[in-house]
Amino acid sequence: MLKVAKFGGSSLASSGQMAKVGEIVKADRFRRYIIPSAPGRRFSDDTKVTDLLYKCYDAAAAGEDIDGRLDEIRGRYQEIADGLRVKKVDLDAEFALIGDYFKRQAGRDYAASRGEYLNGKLLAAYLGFRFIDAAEVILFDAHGNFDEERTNEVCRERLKNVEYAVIPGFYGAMPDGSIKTFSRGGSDITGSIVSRAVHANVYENWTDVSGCLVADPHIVENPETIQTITYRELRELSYMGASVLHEDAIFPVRAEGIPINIRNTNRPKDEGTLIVESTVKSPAHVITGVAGRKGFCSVNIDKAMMNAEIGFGRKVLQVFEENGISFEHTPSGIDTFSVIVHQSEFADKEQDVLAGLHRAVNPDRIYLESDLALVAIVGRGMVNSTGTAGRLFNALAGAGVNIKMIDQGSSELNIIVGVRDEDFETTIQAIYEEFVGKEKKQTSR
Ligand SMILES: Nc1ncnc2c1ncn2[C@@H]1O[C@H](COP(=O)(O)OP(=O)(O)O)[C@@H](O)[C@H]1O
Ligand SMILES: N[C@@H](CC(=O)OP(=O)(O)O)C(=O)O
Repeated sequence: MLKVAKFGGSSLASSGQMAKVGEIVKADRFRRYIIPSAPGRRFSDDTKVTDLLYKCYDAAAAGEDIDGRLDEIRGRYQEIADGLRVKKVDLDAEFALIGDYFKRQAGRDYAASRGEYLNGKLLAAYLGFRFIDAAEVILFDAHGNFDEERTNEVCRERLKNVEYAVIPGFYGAMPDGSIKTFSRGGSDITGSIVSRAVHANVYENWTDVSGCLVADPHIVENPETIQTITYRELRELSYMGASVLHEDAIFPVRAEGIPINIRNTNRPKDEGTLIVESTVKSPAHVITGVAGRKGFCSVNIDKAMMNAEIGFGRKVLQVFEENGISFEHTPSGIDTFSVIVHQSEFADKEQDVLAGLHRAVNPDRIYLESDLALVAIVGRGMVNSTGTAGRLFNALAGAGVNIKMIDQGSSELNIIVGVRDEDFETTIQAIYEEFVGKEKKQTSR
């Protein structure tokens, strides 16, 4: 039995939190490879160390004095070292080196990576585990793309004879040795990559909630925990905004069928959520989860008889491609074709796109709708139940929400609705109440 355990920033934000992590790791000798994030928020309006590092680096690049900023960051690590009585890590030397590299403009990725690097050093010293720098075992190619094959080989070989190790999350190295990070929240990806390389039996992902919840706890009060969810369902939810796991963290473990177990560092006895390839366990409700994102807009193109015009869709999408804009959905009718895009990506290029569309397909009319939110209800149970869409529409009508768009995936794993940004929270609450809240009330009667 071999377990890889990733601890998020919330689990490592202070010495008190790190002590809890120590207890969890020591409680199970199979937890052999530990992937830490940088210290996260200790309270709701606190700043993550990763953000402090980015700001510090930007200040250095602007030629400002960074001593005060570096002291603030150092303070976060000093508290952890003092609180845990870790003496083996020379923070003076580490920060002298970091300050020097910042002044020499070693890159924003290098700057951000120091959050995980230093936390990894402290955690390794505290646990008595070997520290292995992620720059040795997580490899990117010369273009900055993750090099899956080499990483697998090198990481497996490096860990072959190391029984217990701490490997910092979030970053790796390019062939010239320069540091490269994944996108934000990317320590989840490191944990998944290491799990695959060492053929772990389970990838534990420890955070500050007791698993993947049916809905975002900032929107729905005390949402139910999902006990078992498939990779595909979770991928849909995390892509649509369920931020508990990075949307790309699924791929490495999925390639080997390794389950992910989301656990709560503050409630280690809770079983959390198990994420698996497939399961015979029926879901607790018709929907497994609901998630969404704001900030989309819709480009609506009207043209009489467009459905008879072969190549219409291709020509429209080519205009978006030529402007470097990716699309999310393309709902269509007989004489209308809409393209849903991220508003932030589209805003700067909107006039170029409109002109391009006129040239490409000569439409009768194009009109834009801004400030849309997309909400996905996801569930493997939907394929076997009738009336799900009807319940969804009734629930939203009852909550006074106007649906601007609907898209059902061909797998029947999800239904996506487009609503106004201002209706986003109400939409999620109404869906939760219809599919989970109401059912819970009925069974508790
Ligand atoms: N559906 C969801 N299930 C669980 N957590 C969610 C969901 N949607 C959003 N979250 C948020 O994700 C947070 C955990 O992710 P993150 O902040 O990245 O943690 P960590 O610091 O452990 O990496 C939770 O505190 C919760 O607020
Ligand atoms: N520290 C990085 C990477 C990460 O994964 O962090 P967390 O586990 O706290 O989401 C970030 O803030 O993006």
